[in-house]
Amino acid sequence: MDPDSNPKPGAQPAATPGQANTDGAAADAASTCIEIGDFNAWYGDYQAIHQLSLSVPRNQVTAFIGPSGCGKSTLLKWINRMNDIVPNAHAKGTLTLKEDESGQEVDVLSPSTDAVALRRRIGIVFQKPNPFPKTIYQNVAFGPRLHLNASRGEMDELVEWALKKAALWDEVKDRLHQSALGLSGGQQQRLCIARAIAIGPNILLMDEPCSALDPASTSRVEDLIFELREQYSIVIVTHSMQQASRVSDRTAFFYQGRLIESGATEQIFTMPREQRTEDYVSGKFG
Ligand SMILES: Nc1ncnc2c1ncn2[C@@H]1O[C@H](COP(=O)(O)OP(=O)(O)OP(=O)(O)O)[C@@H](O)[C@H]1O
Repeated sequence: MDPDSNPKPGAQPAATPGQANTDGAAADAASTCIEIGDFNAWYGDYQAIHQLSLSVPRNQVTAFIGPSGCGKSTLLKWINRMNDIVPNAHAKGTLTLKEDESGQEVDVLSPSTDAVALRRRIGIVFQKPNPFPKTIYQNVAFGPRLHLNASRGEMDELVEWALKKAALWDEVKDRLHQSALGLSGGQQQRLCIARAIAIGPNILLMDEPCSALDPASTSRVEDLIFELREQYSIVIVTHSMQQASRVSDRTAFFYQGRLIESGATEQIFTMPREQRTEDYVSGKFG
């Protein structure tokens, strides 16, 4: 299967790499993939996120930046309802998945929303590569086997497609049935990306995906993120200002559970509106 083809239903037209949105305007409704409004989140009595509103644009990379403990991962986890399994975690406000241009919306926080179905649309990649202790092939085929009734040949094609998409195929095509744990850290992280995209999400959430990787592997994953945004809307949490400026189109700066400002990445890094943003991106605190 051609790695540039997209087997997902509701695929979006490709954005041209390099055409970052630098106009500083908020994403308009048609190009928004997730709309967050007056969002508040708690762990027990502790409020981790306060009154946060943000439009996450479609087919772009949005970076969440801010000092440790400011709520970046909490928001990411609410976007695909991972906090469902955290005792005492609760949230209020609106979190709407815009789904596709046909306008079908999903109320992420609604108890009637099926979290498993939601996670098919919103993949997540974590800080530490976490392949299953299975073969490379089985890692990628795991999700599709649960959700799709694919023949052996179709599954082979899907596994090849996802590994090509994650820029890993050439390195693993001769060892597909060997353990994924034998891969390097950078290869394991690309395998986790292949595993996430194999179930056909529209959105990819990445929580510090390069923090456990060496510079060469980081560079490969960053290149991959840049390419993947042609077909996916990507949110990346990162502590690296350089990484945010290299890979993202838009940046949102969080501080003490609040969104301080968001905008085109170039604007946030060169002409932030808020003093706290300027202090953070220039390294005065963090
Ligand atoms: N499971 C949990 N139970 C209780 N408090 C939590 C839990 N997870 C996070 N918190 C608290 O919520 C706040 C926000 O945490 P969160 O992990 O979202 O921050 P972050 O910005 O992602 O931090 P980092 O950059 O260090 O990963 C922190 O004060 C944290 O201690």
